[in-house]
Amino acid sequence: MIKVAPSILSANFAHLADDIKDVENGGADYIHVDVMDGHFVPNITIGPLVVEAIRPITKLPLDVHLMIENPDRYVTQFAQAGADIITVHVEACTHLHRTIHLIKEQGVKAGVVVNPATPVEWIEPVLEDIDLVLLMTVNPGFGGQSFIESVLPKIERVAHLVKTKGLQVEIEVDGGVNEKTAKKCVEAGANVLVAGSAIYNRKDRAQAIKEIRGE
Ligand SMILES: O=C(CO)[C@H](O)[C@H](O)COP(=O)(O)O
Ligand SMILES: [Co+2]
Repeated sequence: MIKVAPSILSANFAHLADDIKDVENGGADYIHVDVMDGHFVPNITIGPLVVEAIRPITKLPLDVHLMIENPDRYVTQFAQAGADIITVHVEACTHLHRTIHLIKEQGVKAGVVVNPATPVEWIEPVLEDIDLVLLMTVNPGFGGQSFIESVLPKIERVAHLVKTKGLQVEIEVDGGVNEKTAKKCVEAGANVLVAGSAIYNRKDRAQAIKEIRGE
């Protein structure tokens, strides 16, 4: 089953509750929350306060993508704020195994994110420990960028590893996902599609979600 995770980075922050309900009613599976610190990535976005504020307004799992340095410092705060999935960048974690277990100790699903120029071999040693792999298909930091095609073989590689090891690990993609690039990601083995601008820049979000899911 293909899941769609609208990224609220492209929502109207003055009407965030309405924009979240709109995609929930439109068939979204997760709400993707992009947390940026101005250090790991050049942009600054939102923190645990916003996660706490949106928690009661949706039943959907909150998929919190931490684009921050030293994520260990903030994992507990995001979990307590209501995150259901917390993903950390492999490039930001000196002790990745420890960070993953810190997330799981909070009762939250743990995922690891891989930038376009980072080899997927970096996450192979922890594949058995995680619930989700997130492959970036843009360089993180901003919404509305173009899909990087060279990530497709990396999706295939992760899908192959997950299958051969017999794991229940979700494979998520994030960045430049629209109905055309979504199809390529699914063919390569992805099952969770994050999309910000391709959903929120459309009037009919339900239709956008359907098209991305390939329906
Ligand atoms: O993590 C992200 C950027 O770092 C966002 O989730 C992503 O860019 C979504 O936006 P779009 O679908 O418009 O590319
Ligand atoms: Co993201």
